[in-house]
Amino acid sequence: MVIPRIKICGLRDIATAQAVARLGADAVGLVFYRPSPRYVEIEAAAAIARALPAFVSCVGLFVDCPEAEMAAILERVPLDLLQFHGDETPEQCRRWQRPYIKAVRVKPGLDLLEYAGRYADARGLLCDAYSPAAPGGTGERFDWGLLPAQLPLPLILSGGLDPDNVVAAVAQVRPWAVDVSSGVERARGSKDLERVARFIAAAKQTSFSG
Ligand SMILES: O=C(O)c1ccccc1NCC(=O)[C@H](O)[C@H](O)COP(=O)(O)O
Repeated sequence: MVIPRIKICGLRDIATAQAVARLGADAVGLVFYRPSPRYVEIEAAAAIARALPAFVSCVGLFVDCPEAEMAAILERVPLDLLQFHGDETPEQCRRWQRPYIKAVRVKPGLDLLEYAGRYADARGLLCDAYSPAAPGGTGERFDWGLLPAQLPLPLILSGGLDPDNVVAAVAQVRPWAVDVSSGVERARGSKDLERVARFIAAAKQTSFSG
Protein backbone atom coordinates (compact mmCIF):
# COMPACT_ATOMS: atom_id res chain seq x y z
CA MET A 1 0.00 0.00 0.00
CA VAL A 2 1.22 3.49 -0.80
CA ILE A 3 0.38 6.27 1.63
CA PRO A 4 1.51 9.48 -0.05
CA ARG A 5 4.36 11.39 1.56
CA ILE A 6 3.56 14.98 2.48
CA LYS A 7 5.63 18.08 1.84
CA ILE A 8 4.59 21.42 3.31
CA CYS A 9 6.32 24.18 1.38
CA GLY A 10 7.27 27.75 2.27
CA LEU A 11 8.24 27.57 5.95
CA ARG A 12 9.87 30.70 7.32
CA ASP A 13 10.43 30.20 11.05
CA ILE A 14 11.57 27.46 13.42
CA ALA A 15 8.41 27.23 15.54
CA THR A 16 6.13 26.73 12.55
CA ALA A 17 8.49 24.24 10.92
CA GLN A 18 8.68 22.18 14.12
CA ALA A 19 4.90 22.33 14.55
CA VAL A 20 4.43 21.13 10.96
CA ALA A 21 6.84 18.26 11.64
CA ARG A 22 4.93 17.30 14.80
CA LEU A 23 1.70 17.29 12.80
CA GLY A 24 3.18 14.59 10.57
CA ALA A 25 4.81 16.23 7.56
CA ASP A 26 7.50 14.14 5.88
CA ALA A 27 9.26 17.16 4.39
CA VAL A 28 9.31 20.94 4.64
CA GLY A 29 10.29 23.29 1.84
CA LEU A 30 12.43 26.43 2.16
CA VAL A 31 12.01 28.91 -0.69
CA PHE A 32 15.23 30.55 -1.92
CA TYR A 33 13.50 32.60 -4.61
CA ARG A 34 13.69 36.27 -3.69
CA PRO A 35 10.47 37.51 -5.37
CA SER A 36 8.39 34.99 -3.38
CA PRO A 37 6.47 36.08 -0.27
CA ARG A 38 7.86 32.85 1.23
CA TYR A 39 11.50 33.72 0.60
CA VAL A 40 13.73 32.85 3.55
CA GLU A 41 17.16 34.36 4.24
CA ILE A 42 20.14 32.01 4.53
CA GLU A 43 20.62 32.33 8.30
CA ALA A 44 16.95 31.78 9.07
CA ALA A 45 16.91 28.83 6.69
CA ALA A 46 19.97 27.29 8.35
CA ALA A 47 18.33 27.63 11.77
CA ILE A 48 15.13 25.97 10.55
CA ALA A 49 17.02 23.11 8.88
CA ARG A 50 19.02 22.45 12.04
CA ALA A 51 15.90 22.50 14.23
CA LEU A 52 14.03 19.78 12.35
CA PRO A 53 13.73 16.34 13.99
CA ALA A 54 15.15 13.18 12.43
CA PHE A 55 13.22 11.73 9.50
CA VAL A 56 11.74 15.04 8.41
CA SER A 57 13.47 16.11 5.21
CA CYS A 58 14.50 19.66 4.52
CA VAL A 59 13.99 20.63 0.88
CA GLY A 60 15.61 23.74 -0.63
CA LEU A 61 13.64 25.30 -3.47
CA PHE A 62 15.43 27.19 -6.25
CA VAL A 63 14.26 28.99 -9.38
CA ASP A 64 17.14 29.50 -11.82
CA CYS A 65 19.32 30.53 -8.91
CA PRO A 66 22.69 32.11 -9.78
CA GLU A 67 25.56 29.67 -9.12
CA ALA A 68 27.33 31.81 -6.53
CA GLU A 69 24.14 32.28 -4.51
CA MET A 70 23.38 28.58 -4.73
CA ALA A 71 26.87 27.68 -3.55
CA ALA A 72 26.56 30.02 -0.55
CA ILE A 73 23.24 28.46 0.44
CA LEU A 74 24.50 24.89 0.10
CA GLU A 75 27.53 25.69 2.20
CA ARG A 76 25.49 27.01 5.11
CA VAL A 77 22.11 25.28 5.05
CA PRO A 78 21.98 21.49 5.67
CA LEU A 79 19.50 20.57 2.95
CA ASP A 80 18.46 16.95 2.36
CA LEU A 81 17.03 17.51 -1.10
CA LEU A 82 17.14 20.21 -3.78
CA GLN A 83 14.00 21.23 -5.66
CA PHE A 84 14.62 22.92 -9.02
CA HIS A 85 11.52 24.88 -9.92
CA GLY A 86 12.73 26.88 -12.91
CA ASP A 87 14.19 26.17 -16.32
CA GLU A 88 17.30 24.42 -14.99
CA THR A 89 18.76 21.90 -17.43
CA PRO A 90 19.47 18.33 -16.30
CA GLU A 91 23.18 19.25 -16.24
CA GLN A 92 22.52 22.25 -13.96
CA CYS A 93 20.49 20.04 -11.61
CA ARG A 94 23.27 17.41 -11.45
CA ARG A 95 26.07 19.90 -11.05
CA TRP A 96 25.64 20.05 -7.24
CA GLN A 97 25.91 16.28 -6.76
CA ARG A 98 23.01 16.29 -4.33
CA PRO A 99 19.72 14.40 -4.50
CA TYR A 100 17.19 16.55 -6.31
CA ILE A 101 13.63 16.70 -7.58
CA LYS A 102 12.60 18.61 -10.70
CA ALA A 103 9.43 20.65 -10.85
CA VAL A 104 7.49 20.98 -14.05
CA ARG A 105 4.61 23.38 -14.67
CA VAL A 106 2.00 21.33 -16.45
CA LYS A 107 0.02 22.70 -19.39
CA PRO A 108 -1.59 21.16 -22.47
CA GLY A 109 0.87 20.08 -25.13
CA LEU A 110 3.75 19.36 -22.77
CA ASP A 111 5.23 15.88 -23.23
CA LEU A 112 5.68 14.81 -19.61
CA LEU A 113 7.19 11.44 -20.48
CA GLU A 114 9.87 13.10 -22.57
CA TYR A 115 10.44 15.69 -19.82
CA ALA A 116 10.82 13.05 -17.12
CA GLY A 117 13.19 11.06 -19.33
CA ARG A 118 15.57 14.03 -19.50
CA TYR A 119 15.80 14.17 -15.68
CA ALA A 120 16.22 10.43 -15.22
CA ASP A 121 18.41 10.76 -12.11
CA ALA A 122 15.92 13.00 -10.28
CA ARG A 123 14.36 11.48 -7.15
CA GLY A 124 10.94 12.67 -8.25
CA LEU A 125 9.00 14.85 -10.66
CA LEU A 126 6.95 17.55 -8.95
CA CYS A 127 4.00 18.41 -11.20
CA ASP A 128 2.70 21.91 -10.50
CA ALA A 129 0.25 24.24 -12.22
CA TYR A 130 1.46 26.51 -14.98
CA SER A 131 0.70 30.17 -14.32
CA PRO A 132 2.01 33.19 -16.22
CA ALA A 133 1.89 35.08 -12.90
CA ALA A 134 4.58 33.20 -10.97
CA PRO A 135 6.71 30.05 -11.23
CA GLY A 136 4.99 28.41 -8.27
CA GLY A 137 3.14 28.80 -5.02
CA THR A 138 0.13 30.33 -6.79
CA GLY A 139 -2.61 28.14 -5.31
CA GLU A 140 -3.73 27.26 -8.83
CA ARG A 141 -4.66 23.73 -9.88
CA PHE A 142 -4.02 22.10 -13.21
CA ASP A 143 -6.00 19.48 -15.09
CA TRP A 144 -4.91 16.21 -13.48
CA GLY A 145 -6.16 14.44 -16.62
CA LEU A 146 -3.03 15.77 -18.38
CA LEU A 147 -0.86 13.40 -16.33
CA PRO A 148 0.14 10.14 -18.02
CA ALA A 149 -0.96 6.90 -16.35
CA GLN A 150 2.68 5.99 -15.62
CA LEU A 151 5.77 8.15 -15.16
CA PRO A 152 9.34 6.87 -14.94
CA LEU A 153 9.88 8.98 -11.78
CA PRO A 154 7.99 9.17 -8.47
CA LEU A 155 5.20 11.71 -9.01
CA ILE A 156 4.81 14.54 -6.52
CA LEU A 157 1.42 16.19 -7.03
CA SER A 158 1.31 19.92 -6.41
CA GLY A 159 -0.64 23.03 -7.34
CA GLY A 160 -3.79 24.24 -5.63
CA LEU A 161 -4.09 21.34 -3.19
CA ASP A 162 -5.91 22.00 0.09
CA PRO A 163 -7.48 20.08 2.99
CA ASP A 164 -10.75 19.69 1.07
CA ASN A 165 -9.44 18.40 -2.26
CA VAL A 166 -6.39 16.31 -1.33
CA VAL A 167 -8.36 13.07 -0.85
CA ALA A 168 -9.93 13.33 -4.32
CA ALA A 169 -6.56 14.31 -5.78
CA VAL A 170 -4.84 11.22 -4.38
CA ALA A 171 -7.70 8.95 -5.45
CA GLN A 172 -7.46 10.19 -9.03
CA VAL A 173 -3.71 10.69 -9.48
CA ARG A 174 -2.20 8.11 -7.08
CA PRO A 175 0.95 10.17 -6.48
CA TRP A 176 4.02 9.15 -4.49
CA ALA A 177 3.73 12.42 -2.57
CA VAL A 178 1.65 15.58 -2.28
CA ASP A 179 2.99 19.10 -1.90
CA VAL A 180 1.12 22.19 -0.68
CA SER A 181 1.70 25.80 0.15
CA SER A 182 -1.17 28.28 -0.41
CA GLY A 183 -3.86 25.80 0.61
CA VAL A 184 -2.55 25.68 4.19
CA GLU A 185 -2.02 29.44 4.62
CA ARG A 186 -4.07 32.22 6.18
CA ALA A 187 -2.26 34.78 4.03
CA ARG A 188 0.58 34.53 1.49
CA GLY A 189 3.65 33.32 3.37
CA SER A 190 1.86 32.69 6.68
CA LYS A 191 0.98 29.08 7.48
CA ASP A 192 -2.25 28.24 9.29
CA LEU A 193 -1.53 25.26 11.56
CA GLU A 194 -5.16 24.28 11.76
CA ARG A 195 -5.27 23.98 7.96
CA VAL A 196 -1.91 22.15 7.98
CA ALA A 197 -3.33 19.65 10.50
CA ARG A 198 -6.45 19.09 8.40
CA PHE A 199 -4.39 18.67 5.23
CA ILE A 200 -2.05 16.12 6.80
CA ALA A 201 -4.88 14.17 8.47
CA ALA A 202 -6.76 14.01 5.15
CA ALA A 203 -3.69 13.00 3.14
CA LYS A 204 -2.76 10.30 5.66
CA GLN A 205 -6.17 8.68 5.42
CA THR A 206 -5.59 8.05 1.72
CA SER A 207 -3.84 4.98 0.37
CA PHE A 208 -3.73 2.92 -2.79
CA SER A 209 -2.08 -0.25 -3.99
CA GLY A 210 1.14 0.56 -5.77
O1 LIG B 1 6.05 28.95 -2.88
C1 LIG B 1 6.48 29.84 -3.62
O2 LIG B 1 6.34 31.04 -3.35
C2 LIG B 1 7.19 29.49 -4.88
C3 LIG B 1 7.70 30.51 -5.66
C4 LIG B 1 8.37 30.21 -6.83
C5 LIG B 1 8.52 28.91 -7.25
C6 LIG B 1 8.00 27.88 -6.47
C7 LIG B 1 7.33 28.15 -5.29
N1 LIG B 1 6.76 27.14 -4.54
C8 LIG B 1 6.96 25.79 -4.93
C9 LIG B 1 6.21 24.75 -4.22
O3 LIG B 1 6.72 23.64 -4.03
C10 LIG B 1 4.76 24.97 -3.90
O4 LIG B 1 4.42 24.19 -2.82
C11 LIG B 1 3.97 24.55 -5.13
O5 LIG B 1 4.22 25.48 -6.16
C12 LIG B 1 2.45 24.52 -4.85
O6 LIG B 1 2.02 25.75 -4.41
P1 LIG B 1 0.49 25.98 -4.08
O7 LIG B 1 -0.28 25.87 -5.34
O8 LIG B 1 0.47 27.36 -3.52
O9 LIG B 1 0.09 24.95 -3.07
